[in-house]
This record gives sequence, structure tokens and C-alpha cells, in this order.
Amino acid sequence: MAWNAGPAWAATIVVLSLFAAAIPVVTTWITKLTLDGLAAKDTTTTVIALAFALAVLGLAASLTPLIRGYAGTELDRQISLRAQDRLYGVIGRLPGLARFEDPTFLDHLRLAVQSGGMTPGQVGEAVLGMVGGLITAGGFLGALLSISPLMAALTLLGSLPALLAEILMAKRLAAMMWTLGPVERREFFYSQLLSSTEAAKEVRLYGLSEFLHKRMLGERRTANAEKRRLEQRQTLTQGALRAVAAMISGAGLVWAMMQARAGMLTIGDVLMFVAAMAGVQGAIGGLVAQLGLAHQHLLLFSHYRHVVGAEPDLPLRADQQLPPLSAQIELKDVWFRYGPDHPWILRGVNLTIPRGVSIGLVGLNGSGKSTLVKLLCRFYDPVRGTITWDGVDLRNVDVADLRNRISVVFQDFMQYDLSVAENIGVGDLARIGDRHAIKDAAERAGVNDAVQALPSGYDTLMTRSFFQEDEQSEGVYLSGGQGQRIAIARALLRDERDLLILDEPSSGLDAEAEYELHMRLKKHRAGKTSLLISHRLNTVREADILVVLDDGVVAELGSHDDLIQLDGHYSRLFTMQAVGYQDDL
Ligand SMILES: Nc1ncnc2c1ncn2[C@@H]1O[C@H](COP(=O)(O)OP(=O)(O)OP(=O)(O)O)[C@@H](O)[C@H]1O
Repeated sequence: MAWNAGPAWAATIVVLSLFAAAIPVVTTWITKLTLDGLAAKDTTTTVIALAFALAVLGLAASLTPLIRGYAGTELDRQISLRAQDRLYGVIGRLPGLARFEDPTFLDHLRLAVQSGGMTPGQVGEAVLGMVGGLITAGGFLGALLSISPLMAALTLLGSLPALLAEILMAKRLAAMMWTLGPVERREFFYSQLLSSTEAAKEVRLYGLSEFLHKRMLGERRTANAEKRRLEQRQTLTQGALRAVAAMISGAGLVWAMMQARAGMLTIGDVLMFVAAMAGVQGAIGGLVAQLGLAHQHLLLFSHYRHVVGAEPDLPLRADQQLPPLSAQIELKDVWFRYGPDHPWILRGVNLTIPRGVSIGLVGLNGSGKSTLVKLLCRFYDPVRGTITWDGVDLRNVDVADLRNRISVVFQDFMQYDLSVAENIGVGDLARIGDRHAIKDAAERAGVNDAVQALPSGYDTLMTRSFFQEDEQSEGVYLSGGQGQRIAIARALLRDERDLLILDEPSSGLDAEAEYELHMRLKKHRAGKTSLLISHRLNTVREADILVVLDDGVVAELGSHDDLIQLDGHYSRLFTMQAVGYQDDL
């Protein structure tokens, strides 16, 4: 990945890293030769040439890290861009909702996002650091061998425990990060609540700040305690290993001095020896640290790989075309629950939605109406039974094709921190710049006048979290009902779709606005296939077919008059609402 992201930068880094690793060894060797030359009173120009070489090496040693650092940062930027592109591309292409409701996947996702796509670059850096460390250590060890094979072996041996300890620590660190995943996600959740605009009202009214604050700190303390434990172990281990290394160096130094005093070593040899001891230990220490880092980054990278390699949460078989709806959508014995441990929500739903017919779907809270909508959009597949579109099983068509044929106002609709025009335009990206179509959709949703009255009309931002594009004026917050109408306009922008689904589209509107909206929608839905969910039965009574969902099945089906005559659930609920209104008179 690092190579593909920026081959020229990667090559520069490899060459400079190897060069930088060799510089200390060559410098030390030349210094030894220079000192020996001076001690032997060498009067040839060799000493001058050696000194000149040292000066050039000094220059290279000071410039190399600078250029290497620049190349490294640039390569990191390119890798990160590529990795983010891939990560969010994969997340965006997940066809269903199941992954977003799976805590294990969400933990992998958090760690993948947290690594920011930097891990491939960091692993590459660490590997290069290790290769560099090997070159430096190898060079110095060679030099050390020529002076004392015993000291060379001891130095090497002294560094091995550090290598093993670092691998162990990296493993523990990665395991800890995984264990702390849910803790840190909860901490993030509390901190978001404390600082979010949406939650600010309730948090203040119910006096939740202290409560959330304490919980947030509680999670942080748990994470800190876990991290502290690991760091204490790490500090102890590293302290012991450093002591061993220092003892070996000290013993080596005493030995070298004694040898020099006895005339067995030259001044250059002593310098070479001292530098080689420090160089080998430094290089192996660096190598060990890089190994630990590489291991840690690789483990973090495994979360990234888990997410980018995630299988689609729905089996994708696009072997059949999805033609425009010509006959009907049919649910046959549809059973559904959100997971094997969850209760059944739908228990054998049979329902036909003929083309050109308006359906009104009613039922008590939790009866499964929105779940049925999610199945029609194929955010999940039925556990048993089938949903067909003109006889074609939804499992066999491309989900993008299916969704392209549907327009929905969800009960929990979105309000984006974008301009009003864009908030409507995202309903049909091909027309996001078509101001005429956007205005037309807003008019049909009954929100055009309100939008025109905003400071910048359709260009007004629907948030006060950002400044407008001019960086001067602020956006606005719309009222609940106005926001809902914008969501309706968004759905109406794609009104040539085959199926229009409206899940509680007027829950936030006042009575007059609701009446007016339903009159507009009635006109709009006439002759089109639509599914309207509402608890206010006077708004669905006009539908061609009313469907009552109860206990996971279609309990009643027919026109308003049929169901009143049937004297069942619908009749009871309708009468209750009607009487409620009359009592108020
Ligand atoms: N993503 C989910 N994971 C697990 N359970 C869920 C999920 N979404 C909904 N449920 C459960 O499914 C049941 C049906 O929910 P659904 O939203 O479909 O009901 P509804 O009929 O639309 O209700 P309401 O009238 O309150 O909007 C509820 O018991 C709910 O707790």
C-alpha cells in the first residue's frame, strides 16, 4: 500500500534510511583511522582526506534526516488519503444496517478509524527503521568483532531479552486496546452528549451534566487504570533491560581501557570500541522499539483489514433486473427478527401492494411498521419468507437498483448540516443543482414560503454549527415541523420513483399544517404506489387499502368502511380518536 501510494517518496525513504543507517558506522571507522593516523604522526595527505570525508559525512548526517522526514510526512499523507478512501468507500458500500448495530464490528471500526489509515505507512516506517537498525548494528558488530569477539557476543546477547520483551508488550498493548474499545466508545458517547447541540436542551433541563460528566470520567479512569498497569510493567521491564545493557557497556569500557594501557589496543581502537558498544546497543534498542511498533501497528492494521475486508451484511446476488413496477409488491409469509436472540417482530406477514394503490399501514407502537419499511428497502432480509417485486425476489436484485425505485420519508429522518437547497437536493443527487426542481419539491411539501423568508433563502445553512459560505453570516435552526417538511420535500424530489413510503410524515406538524400536508400528499399519491404510516387515523382513512399490523401479522385489511364494519382493532382505535376529538369540543 505504501509503495502504491507514492512510489517515488517510498523509494527516496528506503534509500535515505539505508544511507542514514550506514553513516554512523562509516563515520566511526574513518574517525578511528584519522586518530590512528594522527597518533602515528602520519604526514601524508591521507589524514587531511579522511578529515575532509568526515566533514562531508557530517553534512550528509545533518541533511539526511531532514529530507527523509519530509519524504516520510508526504508519504504518510498519501497513504492516509488512500487508506481513508478505501475505508470509507467500503463502509459506504455496506448494503444493510446490520453491521452498524453490531458492537464487535463497531469496535473494529473505531480502531480502524482511530489509526486514521496511517498504520500501513507506520508499519513501513518501522520496517525501514528495523532494517536501518540492522545495518547500523551489523556494521558496528563487525567492527567490534575485529577488536573483541567476546564483547561482540555479549553485546548481542544483552540485547536479545529486550527484543522478546518488546514483542510481548506490543501484544499486550494491542489486546488492551481491544478490551478498552467499548470503554472508550462509551466515553466518547458521554463526551459527545456533553458537547452536542442536539442534546444541550435535555442535558440542561434534566440537569444531566454532572451525571454524564461523572460517567465520562468513570470510563476514562477505567481506561487509564488499564493503561497505567501496562505502562508500569513496561517501565519495570525496560528498566531492568537497560540496567543489563549499561552493565555490559561499563564492563566493556573498563576492559578496553585496561587493554589500551597494556598497549594491546590503539586510541582509535578504544574510540571504535566505545562507539561500537553504544552504537550496537542503540541500534538494537531502536530495532527492538521499531519491532514493537511494527507489531503494534500491524495489530491495529488488522482492525482496518477487518473492516475493509468485511463481507457484505446481505448476500448480494444481482442476477435479475428490477423493472419499473408493473403489477405488485408481495410479502409472502415474512418472518423477521433483528437477531437470533431477539424476539420475532414479524411472524408470517402476507401483504400485496398493487401498483398504483395507496396503502395505509397502522398498528400500535412496536408492532413492526417501520421494520416492514426497512425490509421493503432491503436494509435486512426476511429470516423466512420472501418479498417480491413483480415476482422478482428482492434478494436477487441489485440493492442500489431497488433503492433507486423507492422514495422514503423515514420516521427518524435526517437533517444535514448543509444548506436548505442541499438538504432537499440530496434526495436526488442528479438534481442537487436544479434550483427549479428543488423549489418545486419544497412547494409541494408546503415549505417554500418559509424557506424564502430565511436570511439567504435556499442557500441558508440548516445549522448554526458552521458559518455560511461567505464566512460571515450564520445559518438557522428550523422548527421541528419545518424540518420535517424539508425531509418530505427531499422525498418528493424523487417522486417519479415507483414506490413512495411515508413513515409518520406529519408527526411534528400542527393540525392545520397536517391537514394541508395530507391534502397535498393525497393529490400527489393519487394513482401512485404508496405506503403511508400514521397513528392519526384520520390522515390514513383515505388510503385505498388499510392494513392493521398486530402481533407480527396482518390482522385486518380493507377500506376504511370495511374495517369500521369489521369492528376490530382499527374500528376501536378510530372511534377512540374520534371520540377524543369530540370530547374536546
Ligand atoms: N435495529 C433494531 N434492533 C433491534 N430491535 C429493533 C430494532 N429496530 C426496532 N426494533 C424492535 O422492533 C420492534 C418493532 O419496532 P418498529 O420500529 O418496527 O415498530 P413500529 O410499529 O414502527 O413502532 P412505532 O409506532 O412506535 O413507530 C420494537 O420492539 C423495537 O424494539
